[in-house]
Amino acid sequence: MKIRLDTVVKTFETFRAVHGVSLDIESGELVALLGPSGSGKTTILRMVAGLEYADGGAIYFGAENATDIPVRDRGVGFVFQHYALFPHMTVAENIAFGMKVSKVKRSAEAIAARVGELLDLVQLSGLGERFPGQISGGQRQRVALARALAVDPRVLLLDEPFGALDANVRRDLRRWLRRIHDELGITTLFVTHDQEEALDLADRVVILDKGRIVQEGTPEEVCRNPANAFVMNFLGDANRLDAEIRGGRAHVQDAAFDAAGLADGAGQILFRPADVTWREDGHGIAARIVRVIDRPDSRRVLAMTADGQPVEFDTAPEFPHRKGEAGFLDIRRPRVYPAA
Ligand SMILES: Nc1ncnc2c1ncn2[C@@H]1O[C@H](COP(=O)(O)OP(=O)(O)OP(=O)(O)O)[C@@H](O)[C@H]1O
Repeated sequence: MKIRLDTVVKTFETFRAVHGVSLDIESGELVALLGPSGSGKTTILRMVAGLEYADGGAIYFGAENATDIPVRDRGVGFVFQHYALFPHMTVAENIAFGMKVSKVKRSAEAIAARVGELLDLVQLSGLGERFPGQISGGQRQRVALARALAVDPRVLLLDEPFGALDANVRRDLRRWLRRIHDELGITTLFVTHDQEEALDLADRVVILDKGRIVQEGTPEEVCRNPANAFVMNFLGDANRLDAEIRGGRAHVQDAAFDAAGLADGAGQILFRPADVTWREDGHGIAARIVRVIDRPDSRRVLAMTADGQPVEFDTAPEFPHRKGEAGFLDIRRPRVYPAA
């Protein structure tokens, strides 16, 4: 089922949470809505679900305007971070619940068979008779997904489904979710504020800031070509240095970087901590080491440029330089933007 948002607007009293968002989600695609807290992700998801009304624009399910489709007829499955399972029902009963209350009547045998299939799919066979209190948080979210899938949704909406779980469990679950998506091919919209999760899971990432889409693209596109400083910062650790743009070059001290197409004036360069080499031959931006932090597989170096701007970079664990030493920062893959 293809979903299309056409200049969707949502205002809560006087506060505009979503400003004219347009977005196509192709049939079978897994799209992540990624943005900081308050950027409007959940509001967009709730509008797609029909739990919230847009007060401008329209949402289409295929060719049909979804405004006219009541929530229960949208064929939408949800998993929310806090969408708790019914604690007094077993895992199997939780999964069966939607099928029992559905308009589509199924026999008890058909429901039991479907529950068995879903337990297999979410790799929880054998746990059907447990209660939610007797399984782990990660297992509970897998049950929540099985429950959402039980009624054969046309669209799956996931709002930070792994948000409450610890990092290792999250990583396992997102790999697992991606496998399930590849198997079932249900059009899926996934909300997260975790960039790694979005990049790991999604076919396409839609980055939101203050109720607007600031960039959308494949993980490769948004990582390799961030549209602005906000996206560059949001997607990962980034250093930022003031620069002056003159004649298509961005100047920082004696170093200059390509800034083709940008107007002369105040600018900024952003770059990742992995894209810096420490040199002693005068090539790059003059700096001094302030601190060296050891990590299991690398060293993080905190430096200060000669004009007092902080820079952090990553080196091999064997990096021999120490606090107080002077040298030069040789920067690869800098992104140049106009000053904010
Ligand atoms: N029912 C409501 N009434 C008033 N304001 C609301 C309501 N729901 C959301 N908002 C506001 O709309 C903005 C967007 O909220 P939303 O929950 O969509 O953001 P989000 O990106 O999902 O954030 P988070 O990651 O924190 O869940 C926020 O500023 C929020 O305070």
